Amino acid sequence: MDRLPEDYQSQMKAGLGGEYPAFLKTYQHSPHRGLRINTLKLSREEAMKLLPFTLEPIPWCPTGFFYPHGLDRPGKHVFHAAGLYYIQDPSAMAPVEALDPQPGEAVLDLCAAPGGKTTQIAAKMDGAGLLVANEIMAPRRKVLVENLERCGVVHSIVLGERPDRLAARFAGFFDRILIDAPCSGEGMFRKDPETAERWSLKATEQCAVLQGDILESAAPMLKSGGVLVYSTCTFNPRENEQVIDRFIRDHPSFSLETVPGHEYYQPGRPDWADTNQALSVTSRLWPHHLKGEGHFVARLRKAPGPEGRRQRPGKFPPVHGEAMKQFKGFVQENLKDDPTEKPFTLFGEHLYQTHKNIPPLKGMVVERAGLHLGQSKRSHFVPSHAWAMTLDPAIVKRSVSFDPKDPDLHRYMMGEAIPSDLPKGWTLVMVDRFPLGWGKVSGGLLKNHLPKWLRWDAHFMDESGSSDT
Ligand SMILES: C[S@@+](CC[C@H](N)C(=O)[O-])C[C@H]1O[C@@H](n2cnc3c(N)ncnc32)[C@H](O)[C@@H]1O
Repeated sequence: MDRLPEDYQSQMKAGLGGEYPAFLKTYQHSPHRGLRINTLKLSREEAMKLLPFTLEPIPWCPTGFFYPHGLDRPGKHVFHAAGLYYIQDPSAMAPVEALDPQPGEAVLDLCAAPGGKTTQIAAKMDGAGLLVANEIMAPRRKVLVENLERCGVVHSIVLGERPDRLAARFAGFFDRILIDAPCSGEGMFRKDPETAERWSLKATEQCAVLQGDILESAAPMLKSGGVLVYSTCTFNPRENEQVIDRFIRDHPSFSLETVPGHEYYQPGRPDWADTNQALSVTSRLWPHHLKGEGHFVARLRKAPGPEGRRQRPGKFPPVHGEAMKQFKGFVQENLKDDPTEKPFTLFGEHLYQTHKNIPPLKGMVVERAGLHLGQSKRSHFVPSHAWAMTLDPAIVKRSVSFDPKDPDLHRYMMGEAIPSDLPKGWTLVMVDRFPLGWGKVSGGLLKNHLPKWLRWDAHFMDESGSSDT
């Protein structure tokens, strides 16, 4: 790290006092690297046996592990493409542990891209309930969708809305809400020095206003008795303790609860926000106290009480008979069992398995209405990559599983066709029995149906690359 902004240094020095030298010293070291096992695909124990990396458990996240970046490159391994894990800053694993989402609940991840925390929530929900992932920035939303697909998430919808517009539709709807707020990113300086170049006191002030507005919009979307977690990857009290202090003063129905895992972290600092002692149960993850880049986490509960008026469930566009016929034909020809569940909806040519009891989404930015099953073309159905990534190999009629080191697998990942004597038709391509995508056998070739943007290229294969994805 070449240079830290001077105002930032003065602020940290004043706030941390005697701890400042230890904090400053962390900038001389490289970031700690972590990955989190995707338990939608395999258990922690299975992962520990299978993954060829040196893994050290992360104390505050049961599915999280440190790995040595100098030795291992899990972001470049084919198991990453298979969604067996998500590469994540170890401290960024804390907010979802604090949220503690449960299967069957309705959960909102309000600021979701690129999806580290969304995929962590999805794993904890284990495919049951509804996960609404919202991301306002379109290019970031695409990455969010890719990550949800890679991790085989079935029960989510992806929206791209302003929080206040969501609030108008989802009043009293969610059991849990995560606000991993846009922030000045002081905890990113080591990993991404450009964040330090963009930093200014004015920017932290602007972030604090935006964070207050986002919290304001989230509050009415939470059910009475529900849990809201607010987190940032910045150290600035203006964006952390002071935002929460203001929010709980303005919203007496919300109270702070001790962050689960608090024992691994340092407490929030009441002295940085009008000495409001309630803030001592918030958590700070400091890079000079643990192996992570840094986070702030607050867990709030809305008091039990009468529920306000909720929107009636909306109706999704129906699926016309021809599209349904094509889809059923595909299922019959290629699967031993139909894993899909109603309701379905059709957006243009695209068929989705969606969810019951969702408020009307008309007029909203809907990036994914549920699990994308595929495209209904004029005469046939083309299955989606997203669906392939969720399929149980046992129900697929034709599949091929490669060893991670098989050169043919690498050719598949590069987008090439592979000579094959398999029977003709759609074929699920796998590594070690974990789906990677579709291929289609015809004329002695397994033709490649891996989406173009997921294919490996020479640049990706160059092991001298300095960072994981
Ligand atoms: C800290 S990042 C989220 C990281 C994500 N939770 C994860 O773990 O991968 C904050 C996100 O908030 C989004 N954002 C920016 N402005 C916003 C706004 N006004 N309302 C809601 N989200 C916003 C950003 O685009 C960004 O993706």
